[in-house]
Amino acid sequence: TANDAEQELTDGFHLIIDALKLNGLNTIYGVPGIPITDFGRMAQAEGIRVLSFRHEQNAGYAASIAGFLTKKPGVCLTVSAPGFLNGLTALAHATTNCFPMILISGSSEREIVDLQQGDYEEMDQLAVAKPLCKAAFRVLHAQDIGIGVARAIRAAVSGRPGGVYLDLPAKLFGQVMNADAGKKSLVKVIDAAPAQIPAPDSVKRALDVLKSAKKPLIILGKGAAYAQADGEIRTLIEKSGIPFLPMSMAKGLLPDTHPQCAGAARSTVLKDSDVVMLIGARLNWLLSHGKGKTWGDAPKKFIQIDIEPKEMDSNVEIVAPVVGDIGSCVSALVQGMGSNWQTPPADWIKTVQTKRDDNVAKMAPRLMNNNSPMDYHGALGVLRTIIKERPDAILVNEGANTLDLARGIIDMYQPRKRIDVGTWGIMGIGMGYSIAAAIETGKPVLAVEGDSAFGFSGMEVETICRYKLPVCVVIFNNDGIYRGTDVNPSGGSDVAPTVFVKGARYDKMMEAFGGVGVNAKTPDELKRAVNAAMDSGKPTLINAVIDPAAGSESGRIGNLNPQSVLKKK
Ligand SMILES: Cc1ncc(Cc2csc(CCOP(=O)(O)OP(=O)(O)O)c2C)c(N)n1
Ligand SMILES: [Mg+2]
Repeated sequence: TANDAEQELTDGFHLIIDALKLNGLNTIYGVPGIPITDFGRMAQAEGIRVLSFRHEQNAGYAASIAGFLTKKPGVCLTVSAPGFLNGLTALAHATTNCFPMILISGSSEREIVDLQQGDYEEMDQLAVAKPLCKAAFRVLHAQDIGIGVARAIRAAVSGRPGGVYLDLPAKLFGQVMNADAGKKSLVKVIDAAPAQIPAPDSVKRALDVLKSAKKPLIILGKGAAYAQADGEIRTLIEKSGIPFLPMSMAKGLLPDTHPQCAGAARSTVLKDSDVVMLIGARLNWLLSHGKGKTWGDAPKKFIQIDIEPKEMDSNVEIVAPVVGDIGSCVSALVQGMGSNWQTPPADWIKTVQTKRDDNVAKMAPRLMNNNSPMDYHGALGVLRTIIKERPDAILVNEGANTLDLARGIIDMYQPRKRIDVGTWGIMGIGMGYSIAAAIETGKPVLAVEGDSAFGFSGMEVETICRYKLPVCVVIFNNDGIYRGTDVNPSGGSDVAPTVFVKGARYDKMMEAFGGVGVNAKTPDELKRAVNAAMDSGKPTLINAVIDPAAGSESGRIGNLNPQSVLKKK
């Protein structure tokens, strides 16, 4: 009866769960503990997938890449203070990479925090989070939960996506209110990431500049991959006939084997192009800030497509800024190109294709190396073939040599299949990304990990086994960071700071939790083990033995290391 409905109650626990479900957020990545353990149990009981990790940082990385892959904010749930701080690295990473993510942390009551009275895991989390994320909100009253969750979702996905912190003090969960009023307080977010249409004259200006080019280049950034405007982007590239250079996580938007792909001719196209159109790519350190020897000394004009107006002129002058969401901008450009677009001069196309084919040919024999212990090229040659045969698989990649060489050697064929260290070049994303990629897409995951990189999140192999995920981890074990051969110059008993236990057997870790462990000493053993893993879908860890002398310091970015000009003592 109406009277019963009047009396029926709901509470904070249920309102948060209802708000998440109402907005299609059905997965939570987290670590249980006071004050959110029961919340996790209740969310699972209500049909939300609640994945428990061994460290909040990995749960946070999982949530961040879930956002990139789905365009819905990934949700990470942690306890107060230390758990929150562990998740905060991932929230800052999401914000830096423009991935939509919400970090939900339990927290202490305001009255205790503000008087600094020493609560259990006390910290002013909202204040700590604010400078490191896109937006941060705290909810004190149950009737505000609907609005709080709605604001967090909209802030995470609208405009330039990013990380949002949602602070939930412990007492909020137990607060009760009338069920009917509670239901009415919930908000289903309408059009959370509205299309942002570019100004027609900005499109015209961009096309005029592009038309004037003799040596145009299009650079696709991970923003272009995130946009899920794959068809429009393919049309723009193929209709324009312009060579394209995909940044790491944009690989596969068009296949790396596409005739217009200039990935293998990167240095030539950056140096010799005269007009560069950036699509969802920022001119940051990954593109040498658009200046210096990488870009040659011929004058260049930059066109930039980005949803963030403040990105323009960040590093060099942008002569044709196009501000809007990438799908809308690319569609407007294609429309504006009309039906008689002039493709670039044949000699430019030929220059790029010749350079590319030469570089691919030069690399080919090294990929056949059958050495044992393996070198990077021999091992990566095997994985290159496997990804070509299994284009559906998602490739997770981190390390230094393991990352830089894999990026250039393993071709990608589909969008959003390569997920890696991103803008910060952060180590530790491996297992969190692998778990989220498997959960969000249901596809098999191949994680290609440096042995150091793996160490940052290695304990999550238990999580992978616990949820029986189709993840095959290949560790390039060269006994250390960059190499395994450094020695302690002092002659002391400590090993050098960059070397690990010689001949470590990481495969035994996976066996410890019921997964499949393989020690692979040759490319052939590696090939058999990876194919078996991809066929079986069983959690597998392959310890690929790599020559400890094979790597170089910091992979391809050794030049960023400060050097001492003083003579070594
Ligand atoms: C959170 C964080 N801490 C440290 C570092 C610095 C670093 C960059 S690359 C790397 C590991 C390289 O060794 P690995 O064995 O993975 O690869 P390989 O070259 O094939 O031997 C470290 C520690 C970064 N980037 N992020
Ligand atoms: Mg290593």
